[in-house]
Amino acid sequence: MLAYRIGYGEDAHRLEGGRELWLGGVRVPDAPHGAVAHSDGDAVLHAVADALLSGVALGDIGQYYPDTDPANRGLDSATILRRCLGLVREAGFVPLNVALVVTLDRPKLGAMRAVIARSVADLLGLAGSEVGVSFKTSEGLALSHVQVRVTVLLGRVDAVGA
Ligand SMILES: Nc1ccn([C@@H]2O[C@H](COP(=O)(O)O)[C@@H](O)[C@H]2O)c(=O)n1
Ligand SMILES: C[C@@]1(CO)OP(=O)(O)OP(=O)(O)OC[C@H]1O
Repeated sequence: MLAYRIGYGEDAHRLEGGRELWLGGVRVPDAPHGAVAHSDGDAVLHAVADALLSGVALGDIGQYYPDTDPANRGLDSATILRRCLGLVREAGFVPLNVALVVTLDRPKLGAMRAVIARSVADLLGLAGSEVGVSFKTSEGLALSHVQVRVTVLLGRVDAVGA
């Protein structure tokens, strides 16, 4: 059986004024808009959770948290991520490092890179240096839109000794 797996996840949300913007478990202060979503709309945590699930071929978060279920309204996305991490561990794997890219035109997020990396790392039991965070604009092509893409490397527990 392979000792390593790669997982990949994506998420996108429309942005609207008067809403909070959450990315990686961190609220972005003074954001001009936030995600329209059933949950808290944290596109980073959704994409990380989907990346974890994909690495062990366990589907996607919509299967575990359908957006048609009123019980999931306003859901804290950290809850979603913790459950997905548990499923990955039950499958015998742990995350080793994460690379994520947030595409968002505004606000600028460079000053938040370390705090977002730390927050995601804490949720996954990783060091901050094991979570790479990149920011891109859409060059004005998608002003009211946030997009996140994530890759994760998973290691089999009995092979990596985690
Ligand atoms: N919300 C964002 C988007 C981008 N950045 C930083 O801006 C630089 C240029 O981005 P391009 O998409 O024009 O290549 C880059 O260094 C990003 O880190 C940002 O801070 N916040
Ligand atoms: C998280 C869930 C469920 O609350 O809803 P949203 O917050 O709308 O997020 P999305 O990434 O579109 O899909 C997953 C959903 O099942």
